[in-house]
Amino acid sequence: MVAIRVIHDTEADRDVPLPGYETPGAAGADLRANFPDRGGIELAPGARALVPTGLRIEIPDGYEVQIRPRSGLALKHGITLPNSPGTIDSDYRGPLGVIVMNAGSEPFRIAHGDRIAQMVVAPVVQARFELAGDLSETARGAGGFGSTGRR
Ligand SMILES: O=c1ccn([C@H]2C[C@H](O)[C@@H](COP(=O)(O)OP(=O)(O)OP(=O)(O)O)O2)c(=O)[nH]1
Repeated sequence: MVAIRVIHDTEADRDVPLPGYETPGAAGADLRANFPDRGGIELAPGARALVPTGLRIEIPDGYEVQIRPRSGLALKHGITLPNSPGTIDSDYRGPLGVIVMNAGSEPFRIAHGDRIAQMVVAPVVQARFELAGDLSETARGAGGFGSTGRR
């Protein structure tokens, strides 16, 4: 368990619950829409929008937050996140937004306070990228992008 410090945006509705886990074993904490005007939006089929959460967070060093779609919204309404998983860097202090897209065939309304996505906290490993003369040989070699299905 890690602690993530959270503050509200100036115009955010503080009555909207903070992200929370719905069950003891949940990996994702549900994130809610928090529109400054307490209204909502209607997302036309194929449209995208940045939905505010009203939150800014401080992720501990060595961790990231991934913003992922909710499967129920995806299955029932085609609501997805085009940048899924959205990456929240540990040094980001700006407003947390969720980029939603309506991949369904009907308009979809997102109301103030709706649970629109989920956030997963994950450890991060940073690499040092070293320019090398060559790479080690393997059985796969350069095969990829479905190469094993063609054998
Ligand atoms: O779904 C998202 C994705 C990103 N962010 C915020 C947090 C993240 O730390 C920052 C930058 O995201 P990312 O690195 O994906 O964006 P970029 O397009 O590479 O922009 P930048 O040049 O600002 O890094 O934007 C969100 O609030 N929601």
